[in-house]
Amino acid sequence: MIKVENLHKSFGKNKVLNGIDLTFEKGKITTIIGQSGSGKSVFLKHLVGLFKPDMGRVYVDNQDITDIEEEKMKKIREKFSYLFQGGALFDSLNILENVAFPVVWGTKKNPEDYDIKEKVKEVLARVGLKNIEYKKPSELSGGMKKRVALARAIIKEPEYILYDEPTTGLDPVMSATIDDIILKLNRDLNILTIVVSHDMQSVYKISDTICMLYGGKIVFEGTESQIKKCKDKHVNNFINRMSINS
Ligand SMILES: Nc1ncnc2c1ncn2[C@@H]1O[C@H](COP(=O)(O)OP(=O)(O)OP(=O)(O)O)[C@@H](O)[C@H]1O
Repeated sequence: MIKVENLHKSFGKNKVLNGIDLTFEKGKITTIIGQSGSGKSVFLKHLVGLFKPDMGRVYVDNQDITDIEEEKMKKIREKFSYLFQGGALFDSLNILENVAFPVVWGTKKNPEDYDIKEKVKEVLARVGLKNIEYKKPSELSGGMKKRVALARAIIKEPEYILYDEPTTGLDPVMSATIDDIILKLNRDLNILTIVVSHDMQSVYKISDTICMLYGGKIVFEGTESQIKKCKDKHVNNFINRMSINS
């Protein structure tokens, strides 16, 4: 479980988070929506200790990480996987080396080691890919690269996955495939999943809970049917505009 209480964060005079209370549960998918600059990325960074709040607390598995030492935070960060926008793969490495990277980096292990290669095949299969270990990223489509990035994100068996705009830049068919994979990974691996997204079709498909950030606060928290009935004008404007765009 991840819990934030009364989270506040400003940069100079720019008050970005102004009292956020949220709880995220294992095995559930929560999406965070909100207009550009509303603080979605700033919020995610507090969960992995990359930003410290001005006020409020952050708990990961009941452990208060707000003022934790960096060495201890490193251990907690190992439970997380953070899939950035673009999911950048290393162009000069083949797919085997890319996917194995989090496991071999900083160790004497080799992607060709039997166990590692088998694990790479297993996670590639989870995202619907096979026999691409010796291809380079440049030989793959955008959607396949995204899937490889997903495979790399789960190779260390994280307890929490944070996705930042996982379907941005993909066509509707590939977006739907990525949504299916996010759902399947969440279900099969019982991962706590938080997704930042502008893509309302995707938000509706994958979310157990949708949260909307506006003016530094959570102005909505609930399900698809609840958000569609929500009377708040900021929520309404946002979902109507985004549904037209996506
Ligand atoms: N390191 C930083 N220093 C100063 N200001 C920052 C920093 N990081 C973010 N901000 C500010 O915080 C605000 C929220 O930014 P954030 O990136 O969280 O928005 P977002 O909702 O993720 O936007 P987008 O959808 O465009 O990615 C912005 O005004 C941004 O300029």
